[in-house]
Amino acid sequence: MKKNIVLLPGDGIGPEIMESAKIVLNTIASEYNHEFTFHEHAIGGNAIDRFNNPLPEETIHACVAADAILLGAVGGKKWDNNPSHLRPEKGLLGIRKALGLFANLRPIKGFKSLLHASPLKEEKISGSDILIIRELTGGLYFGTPSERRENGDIVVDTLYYERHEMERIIEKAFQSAMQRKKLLTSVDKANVLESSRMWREIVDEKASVYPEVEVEHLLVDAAAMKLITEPNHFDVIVTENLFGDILSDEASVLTGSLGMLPSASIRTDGVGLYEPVHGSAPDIAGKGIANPLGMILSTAMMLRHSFGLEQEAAEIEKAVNETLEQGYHTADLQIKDGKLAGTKEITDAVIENLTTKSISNSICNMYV
Ligand SMILES: NC(=O)C1=CN([C@@H]2O[C@H](COP(=O)(O)OP(=O)(O)OC[C@H]3O[C@@H](n4cnc5c(N)ncnc54)[C@H](O)[C@@H]3O)[C@@H](O)[C@H]2O)C=CC1
Ligand SMILES: CC(C)CC(=O)C(=O)O
Ligand SMILES: [Mg+2]
Repeated sequence: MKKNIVLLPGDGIGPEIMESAKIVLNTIASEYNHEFTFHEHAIGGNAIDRFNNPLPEETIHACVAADAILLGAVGGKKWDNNPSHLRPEKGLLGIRKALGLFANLRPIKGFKSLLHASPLKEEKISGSDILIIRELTGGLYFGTPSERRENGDIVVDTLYYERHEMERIIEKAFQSAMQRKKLLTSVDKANVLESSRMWREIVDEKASVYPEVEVEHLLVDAAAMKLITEPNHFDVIVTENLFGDILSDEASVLTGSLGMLPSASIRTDGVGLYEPVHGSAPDIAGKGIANPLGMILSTAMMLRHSFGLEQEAAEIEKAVNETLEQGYHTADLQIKDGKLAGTKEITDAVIENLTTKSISNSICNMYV
């Protein structure tokens, strides 16, 4: 299979973990006889430095023409306080919007060998398997106006949604629930927000179309608590942009580290963008210690969702599982025993497991 993949490494640890993704994909290409061509483009802070634009036209054109896109992460202190049109997030938010990537799928599924890496009790998180579906191109992050007024003493952000934007993400969530355990938790703040009241209405309307799906509504504050106290309760969670952003970072605690989480930013059809859930981690950038597994697992999501390469995706997930079972872990996992590894060492271990075709032939039952 021939595929043109655009790489947007971004800032901070972005380029470090993108290197790991590239090595993994090259290995898959040679093992399975695929031809993956990579084209690297600028986005975020480095794009501001080079082109005075966090999202150059050239990057948008390349993404539109790509078969799939991989993104590392953007941002850092140097750029975070720039005027809003230059903020690197505009680059990331901009590309999501430009490509119409309204659905962000964030699977929260821990590996067995990392159960003890979570600060939560093992018996509580064991077996938890959650798919957070976050609306990605609307809400507070995109609403206008978003500005300071009265000499900077008044601030305005706007939470704006159109019905069709809610309908399409909620529809996607019902479809996902149908393929899973058929429990859909809709998270909102309907006791306060008008937007949440419309959200709830739409969820209830759609529920009649999917009678097999059990639907529950949770207010976001209670949902945040229940994610930690009763993670096994959940199957699919659907929520708007801001809530989904926050809840998914919180849920990463179940897996041992934010560095473990992959995601897919997709639309109903057309190009998808695959990105770890975390940011550019400026505090560890350049040290060679970043956890590349969220990025590597994002490549597996890309192979599965954009190219239909289920077996190749499963091989990557299995190789990650074996690497962890062999005791390799990066510093963020805060594990005392085992083999403390940097980005390169743990990537090498994944590659070794990919190419030796499994020491144990058992299918990774946590991530396949
Ligand atoms: N998708 C993106 O590009 C995102 C970008 N950002 C941007 O990233 C910058 C830093 O934001 P933060 O709030 O610090 O969030 P962050 O997610 O970059 O980091 C939070 C904490 O998690 C750690 N961490 C994150 N990913 C890791 C990995 N792969 N391996 C090991 N440790 C990891 C970091 O070292 C830090 O201690 C900001 O400029 C922010 O705007 C934040 C979130 C998402
Ligand atoms: C610019 C932010 C919305 C990025 C972020 O935190 C995310 O997408 O998870
Ligand atoms: Mg986030």
